[in-house]
Formats: sequence, C-alpha cells, structure tokens
Amino acid sequence: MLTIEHLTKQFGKKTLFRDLCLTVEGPAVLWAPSGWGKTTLLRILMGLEEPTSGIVQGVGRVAAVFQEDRLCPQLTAVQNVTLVLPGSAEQYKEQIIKDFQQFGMDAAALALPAARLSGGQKRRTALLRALWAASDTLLLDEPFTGMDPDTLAAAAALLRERCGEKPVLLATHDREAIRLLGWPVVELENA
Ligand SMILES: Nc1ncnc2c1ncn2[C@@H]1O[C@H](COP(=O)(O)OP(=O)(O)OP(=O)(O)O)[C@@H](O)[C@H]1O
Repeated sequence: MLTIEHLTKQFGKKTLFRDLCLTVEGPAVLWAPSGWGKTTLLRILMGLEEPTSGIVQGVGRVAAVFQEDRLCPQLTAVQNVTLVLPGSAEQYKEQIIKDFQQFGMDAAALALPAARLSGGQKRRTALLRALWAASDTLLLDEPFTGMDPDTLAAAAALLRERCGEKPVLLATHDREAIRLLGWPVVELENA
C-alpha cells in the first residue's frame, strides 16, 4: 500500500498542492487539471523530486512510464524491454515479441532502433518496459500519448490484465482511456 501524508510542493512562491493525503491500494487513475502538478507528484513518488513537506511511504521498487519516453535510442523495442530484466532475458524474448505484435508492432517496426519508431510506438515500448520490469509500484505519466483508438484499447486491456493488485497511479486526461480501464479515479482538482 502506497501512502502520501500531508504532502506539499512549492516551486519558489508557487504552491502546486498543499497537505495532500492519499492512500493507493491498487490500480487507480490520477486525474487533475493541466498544471496542477501530476507529473511533479509522480516525480516525488519516483524519488526524482523532493517534496517541500510531507512524506510518502510504501513505494518500494518503482517501474515507470515517464512524461518522456526515455528509451535507449540505439536499441530495438524488444531490447529496450529485455534491458530491465535480470539475467538472461532470452527466455522471455518470445513473449515480449508477442506482446509487441498484440500491440500492433510488426516485424519491420521491431527491427528498427527506438530512435526511428513513431511517437505512439515509442510510448508502447515505454509501457511494455514498465509492465515487464519487476516492481512494487507502477507510476505511469500519460502513457497513452500518440496512440490511435485501437492501440489505446489494446493498451488498456494489457494494463487491466497485467497490473494485478499492486499500487498503480496512471495520470491521464483521456476520458476514453479512463472508461476502458474501469479503475477508480483519484480526482485532485480540489486537493
Ligand atoms: N522544476 C520546476 N521548477 C519550477 N516550476 C516547475 C518545475 N517543474 C514543474 N514546475 C511547474 O509546476 C507546475 C505543474 O507542473 P506539472 O508538470 O507537474 O503539472 P501537470 O499537472 O503534470 O501538467 P500537465 O497535465 O499539463 O502535464 C507547472 O506550472 C510547471 O511549470
């Protein structure tokens, strides 16, 4: 269980959120207006940003889709995923290729270095990498950016299937994605 206690974040004189308290017990959507501080909150949970005050507990090992794709540009999509797996990844390679194919990425796309993939293909790679990595908490910052409706539906189905019971916070403004996921929505508008 992930808990956020009395969290406040300020940049200079600007306060993003104040005294935020939240418990995340399973997969949830994080919804807030643009500029509220969702990315900043996820970065605090990832340990990349210090809160002004307050604490977070129970995050453990994090797997993430960052706001940017953060792929190794010279590696293929499959290699970007196997990179996060311990030991020899050979045994998982076949299943990872199947995941990409289910995600609409054909052999031609899988032969390319990540630098030459489309925006939506890069996003799919970042998402599969996060799902394959061993983690206690999943933090997903707008993971559906650049995906067409069919790909979005496949991504939502994969997330529903793979996330299990662990805490997940998925930041999105995409109402269709929220509907497809069917997860509880944490609305931070008035936090
Ligand atoms: N390092 C920083 N220094 C100063 N201000 C920052 C910094 N990082 C973010 N901000 C500001 O904090 C505010 C919230 O940014 P953030 O990216 O967390 O919002 P968001 O809710 O994720 O927005 P969006 O939905 O548009 O992606 C913005 O006004 C942004 O300019």
